[in-house]
Amino acid sequence: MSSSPSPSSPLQIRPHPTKGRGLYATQSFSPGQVILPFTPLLLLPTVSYLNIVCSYCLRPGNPRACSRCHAASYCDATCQAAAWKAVHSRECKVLRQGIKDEDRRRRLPTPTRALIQAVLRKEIGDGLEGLEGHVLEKKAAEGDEWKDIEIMAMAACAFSGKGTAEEDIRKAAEMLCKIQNNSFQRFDSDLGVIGLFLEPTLAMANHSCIPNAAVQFIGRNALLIAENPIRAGDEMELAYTFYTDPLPKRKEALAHYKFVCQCLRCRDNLNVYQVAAVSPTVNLNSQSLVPDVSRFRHHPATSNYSKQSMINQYGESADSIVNALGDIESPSERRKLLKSEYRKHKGLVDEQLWAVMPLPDILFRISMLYGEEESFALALPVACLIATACDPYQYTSPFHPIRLSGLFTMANFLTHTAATTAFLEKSNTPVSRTAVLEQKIEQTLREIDQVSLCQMLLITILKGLPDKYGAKMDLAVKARALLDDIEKLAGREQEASLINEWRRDPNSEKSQAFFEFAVVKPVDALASLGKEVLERDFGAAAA
Ligand SMILES: C[S@@+](CC[C@H](N)C(=O)[O-])C[C@H]1O[C@@H](n2cnc3c(N)ncnc32)[C@H](O)[C@@H]1O
Repeated sequence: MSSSPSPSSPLQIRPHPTKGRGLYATQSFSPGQVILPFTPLLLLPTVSYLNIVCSYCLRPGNPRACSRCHAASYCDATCQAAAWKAVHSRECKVLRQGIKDEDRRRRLPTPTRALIQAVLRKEIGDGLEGLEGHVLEKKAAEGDEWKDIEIMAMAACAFSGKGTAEEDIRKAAEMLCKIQNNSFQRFDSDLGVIGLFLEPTLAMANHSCIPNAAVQFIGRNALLIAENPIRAGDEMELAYTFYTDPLPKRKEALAHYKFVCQCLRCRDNLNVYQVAAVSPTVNLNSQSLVPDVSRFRHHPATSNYSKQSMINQYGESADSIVNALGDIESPSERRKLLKSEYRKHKGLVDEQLWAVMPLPDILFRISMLYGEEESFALALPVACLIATACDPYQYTSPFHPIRLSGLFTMANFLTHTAATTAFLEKSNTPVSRTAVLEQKIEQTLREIDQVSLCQMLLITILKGLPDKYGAKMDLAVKARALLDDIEKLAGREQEASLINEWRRDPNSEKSQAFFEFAVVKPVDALASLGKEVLERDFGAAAA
């Protein structure tokens, strides 16, 4: 393969007894450590994000469209020049010649667009050569899979002007199979899946629903990051799909890769609590929002038969609401749908099985909805519930990006609630005019040093991001900006000194007691109010 890792690389490609080839570590890595950065062979935005992200670096913003084809947008002249040199000079020309209507050009499906780039640029075609595409299986499959591939191949051949003979279409169809089988979804923490990323060495990593590594993106590049402790000789396994989804959904998502996953989660249909209980990263939680690691090891759902069958029962019917919600603009319509979904999963709520999908998704959407409606005193308790009862069981490493992003959501809501509580204290507004639950939340918030809590959450995020590359991540930039604002606040000398001591030596007895007092206890109190908020506004009692 053209881009095989060098002999000094921490990675090696070797045959795997049952999965083709695999990617192996040549040295050890601890959770959260960056294994290697990768630059893409192929990177392009998904069609729905063409006007929102830069077509070269994929950073979200206000990119300007290419004045010739209007089917690519760039954040600045540097990105535009780099893209022009890489592929866009040829792509721009063939798109203008092949599709006269600008709007149709912009709506070209992402795989067709990827294929056009692969046909136009020899380096991309060569890089795809050694990859697995399961061409024969796809040809032989029932249904329209192969027909769709051929149609996209024909379109790409026609638009790229490279010939539409049978042989050209066959080659293009093979390339498309390889693109489909080896691409990553380029994920953005705020927007979701914004593009397609392919790199041939990274594409050698096989799948597991209990992965030991994950891919994160910074601009054009991908970082391979250890999720569990990795030893030299271990196979690197990534999750091709959302690994906490129920088994039937995972099977469906993996079907097009033409294999049946045999990981422990799949083989024994383990639930999220059973996987968390045996995770090698559980102990790292001793200094997290959920420091009692025995709660992971002995969660009732690891042994209680009725809880397990309840989880399986929901798993069989679990549909994702995420897609449906994305299309609904009106907050009141979204609230209606969330209420009905929450009630549908009431069995899980009653058994406190908060980490079972799709409950974490529903809770996340609810907290975002409160945030959008500026009901921060309701959004915050729900975010605290997610950070203590959903995320840690789904993602046991405290450095997992979803855990860190959950902490940022809490910190962000705290900046609003802290300002409101300060205003109420100053103006002495009587709390009696608000509803009983709101009063309780206000009371709890007044008892908490919200600014210190926010500051400590932000410090935890920055400490949890990978060394060297972490500072450039969007989350780091956002967390640092908030932290700088807090550190400028006057009159917090005493708090600042305690926080600095905790920052310097988090393991000392004093620091641990301070963390428990300033972070763990208040977040727990808010999380239990989160359950009351949900019950009142979305549960059976809600109108
Ligand atoms: C992105 S490639 C990974 C590299 C691949 N093993 C190769 O040799 O080219 C994806 C393909 O690898 C194989 N694969 C990945 N994970 C697997 C697993 N857990 N069990 C069996 N096959 C797997 C499947 O053939 C799948 O379509």
